[in-house]
Amino acid sequence: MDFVPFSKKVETSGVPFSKQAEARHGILESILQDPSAKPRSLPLQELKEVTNNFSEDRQLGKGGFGIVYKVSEQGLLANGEAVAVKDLISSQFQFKENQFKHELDNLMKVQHENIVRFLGYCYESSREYMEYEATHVFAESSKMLLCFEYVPNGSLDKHINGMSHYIYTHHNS
Ligand SMILES: Nc1ncnc2c1ncn2[C@@H]1O[C@H](COP(=O)(O)OP(=O)(O)OP(=O)(O)O)[C@@H](O)[C@H]1O
Repeated sequence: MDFVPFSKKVETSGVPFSKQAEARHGILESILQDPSAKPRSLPLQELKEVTNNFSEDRQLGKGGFGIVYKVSEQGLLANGEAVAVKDLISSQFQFKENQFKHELDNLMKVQHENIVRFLGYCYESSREYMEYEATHVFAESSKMLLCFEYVPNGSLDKHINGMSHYIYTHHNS
């Protein structure tokens, strides 16, 4: 029997294995599986799916700048790793594009084993044709989301005097 070498398998399908894993499990899971993966843009559709369309029963908590959701009760990965998705727009404080950019610049700079891993972001806009003052207009709405590894047992406040080695990242730094 002829064995196809690993590299040939990649070539024959034409799609690298990392991309195949992405197609099967989503980009978020492929980032989690690779500790050296850089934070990247995530499709809104994927984040909607994994948060059950940002449903209330997935909410972990609310901060001054948005609502945080937990991805999948079972954990996104088979080993139980999970993700926290922070929805910046849903808060009373409306993030502007340059504030989001500033936030991303900071998060991408700070990568350390003792800091909660920043996995990626989503910034998508859509337009809806709707009635406004006796006419119709295109109303634009944007979603700005940040994804972090999930930290069990709550936030830094609970750990500050404890033994946890996690440091909680704050987006308003
Ligand atoms: N990565 C995470 N893993 C687990 N839970 C999280 C994570 N990020 C946030 N949370 C939960 O969501 C809550 C809200 O978090 P968020 O960062 O929005 O606000 P905060 O910690 O109160 O501070 P601030 O509003 O000043 O940023 C936290 O109290 C925590 O319970």
